[in-house]
Amino acid sequence: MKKPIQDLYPENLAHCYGCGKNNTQGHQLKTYLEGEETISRFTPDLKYTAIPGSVYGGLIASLLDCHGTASAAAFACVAEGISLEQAQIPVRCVTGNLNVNFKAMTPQGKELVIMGKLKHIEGRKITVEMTLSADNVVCATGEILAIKLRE
Ligand SMILES: CCCCCCCCCCCCCCCC(=O)SCCNC(=O)CCNC(=O)[C@H](O)C(C)(C)COP(=O)(O)OP(=O)(O)OC[C@H]1O[C@@H](n2cnc3c(N)ncnc32)[C@H](O)[C@@H]1OP(=O)(O)O
Repeated sequence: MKKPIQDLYPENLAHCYGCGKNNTQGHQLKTYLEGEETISRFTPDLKYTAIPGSVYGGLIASLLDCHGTASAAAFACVAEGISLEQAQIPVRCVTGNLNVNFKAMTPQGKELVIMGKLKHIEGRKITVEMTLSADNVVCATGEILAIKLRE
């Protein structure tokens, strides 16, 4: 079965609160490459409430952040011919810049679907465009500039 990108990170770089598999208290977001796009799914706990019934914006930014860095790692691997069908990838990206547009209230109690598309790669800089939707309604969009860490 296909592994999520985050499960391919080197063990010592897999403690991120949003997506690290080695952080048992974190969100453990999981992102998959599907064709030319990336996808993550996440259902927020009620504690991440903004106005009752809607999801707190900081969590939305966090989900876009971790979806973005994972997408950047996946797109960098594809561009460099590195297989994702292995135990570990030698690529890890961190956030340089993250821009979030909140388009509509994000409802509580729904599975959120986050999608990513590669915009461009320039050296170690990878730009990814993202959407976050609930019930097929786009609630937020984002763009991340992820930087591939030096080996
Ligand atoms: C985190 C530290 C690493 C330690 C190793 C452990 C990693 C453990 C994994 C963590 C996983 C978290 C994943 C979840 C997402 C987050 O939450 S990440 C946390 C938030 N982000 C950060 O803390 C990053 C802080 N920034 C940095 O550490 C350093 O600036 C960076 C991003 C590693 C880049 O430093 P560098 O490797 O020395 O590269 P540098 O030559 O400065 O920049 C490379 C290029 O990127 C551009 N660039 C760099 N930063 C920016 C920026 N902010 N805006 C625009 N352009 C930028 C430069 O202008 C340069 O462009 P070119 O000249 O090539 O055209």
